[in-house]
Amino acid sequence: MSEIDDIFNAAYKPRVFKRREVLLPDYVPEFLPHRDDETKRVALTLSPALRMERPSNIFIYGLTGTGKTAVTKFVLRKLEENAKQKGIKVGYIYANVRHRETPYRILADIADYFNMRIPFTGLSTGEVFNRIVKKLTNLEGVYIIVLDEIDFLVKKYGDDLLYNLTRINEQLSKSRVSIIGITNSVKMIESLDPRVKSSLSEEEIVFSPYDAKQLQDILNQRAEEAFNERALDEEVIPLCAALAAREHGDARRALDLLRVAGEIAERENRNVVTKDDVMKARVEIERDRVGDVVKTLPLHGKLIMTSILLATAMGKDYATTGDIYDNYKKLISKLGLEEITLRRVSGILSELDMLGIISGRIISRGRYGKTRVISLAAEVNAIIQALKEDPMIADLLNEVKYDDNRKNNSL
Ligand SMILES: Nc1ncnc2c1ncn2[C@@H]1O[C@H](COP(=O)(O)OP(=O)(O)OP(=O)(O)O)[C@@H](O)[C@H]1O
Repeated sequence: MSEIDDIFNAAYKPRVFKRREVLLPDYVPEFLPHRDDETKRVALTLSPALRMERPSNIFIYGLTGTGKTAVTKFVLRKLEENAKQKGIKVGYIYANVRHRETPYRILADIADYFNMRIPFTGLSTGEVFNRIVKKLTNLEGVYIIVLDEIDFLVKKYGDDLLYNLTRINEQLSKSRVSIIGITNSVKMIESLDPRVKSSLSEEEIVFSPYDAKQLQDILNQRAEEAFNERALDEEVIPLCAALAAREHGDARRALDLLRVAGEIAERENRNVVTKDDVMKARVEIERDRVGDVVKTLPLHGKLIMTSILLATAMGKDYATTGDIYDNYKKLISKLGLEEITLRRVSGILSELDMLGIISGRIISRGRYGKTRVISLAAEVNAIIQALKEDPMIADLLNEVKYDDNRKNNSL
């Protein structure tokens, strides 16, 4: 039988998985362990909708994988069910701002919910907004708009859309609109216009990270639905939980580790997932994460990443921003390109820092004063592999002798 047939047969009859999809990030379970208080607070805040009153806007923040999206969607589904039973018109629109990218697309999603036809391009954002307002003036009901990962919107486009949405009720008579803003960046909140900040934060809910024990409970509950009986070695769940607890208590990371470990066992035609599979999963996930970030960098981002590799090659712990900029200028002149400003370079460095690929800190150099230094925060080989997919960068990288195993354990 061909290898392809083997793959399809394995997909048809999985060995370890009963329902793999239960481990995917967008699956919302019927019960969310250790999020009782947060679930109740969101439910309580939204409950006036059942009396046709406008619920307070909610601002939810917490680190990644702390259940913000899961809790919000869970409560909204219940709210919608309850409203339906009572014959009250309550609806919600969920937009992941990172995926929808522009204010226009976010508004188009909202318009879509109200069955309005909005062309893919061609109208101004203001025009789409006005059409939504017009539509809503003729409707009854309470509508809750969830804007997830709003930091991506605010960073790129400012807070105009948030401002307009939080003011929308002033133009409506029969319908009411509430906003739920979700973010994992506390820094972003500081950058908001104070008026937007105060209207969004009528209710503020902070989601704290999970500890290893809590992550184990979450994994146990999901594993029961996702895996066949006795498909997991005893140490598998505690290990996934312990690794993810070190990564700021991220349930998404814990579930990813468990799912990828299962996929590795499945690929190797085994009936049991082991601790080794979890360790391999950790390397695979890290490689994918770094790969996704690095491959999508603009050319100058890749050149800066290459400059960092050059500056930290041969086991150096860190490089100064000056060294990095010097290397970058050499690469640019070699390629005959025009350099970007130091300010743009700093911007790219901050972005890479935020994405966890590098880590910057200020050190004191005695009488030379203070300087910003950069070290790698992700696995070197994963970075090199991703960069090499760009032929222009691959040529440059052939000159880097990177001999560093320490970063391979950076998780
Ligand atoms: N208490 C919980 N019980 C069960 N599953 C959970 C719990 N908290 C989070 N999860 C699961 O972990 C994953 C990540 O959760 P979620 O997407 O809600 O995190 P988030 O805080 O919104 O993260 P991000 O800021 O990265 O979007 C999802 O699969 C979710 O179902």
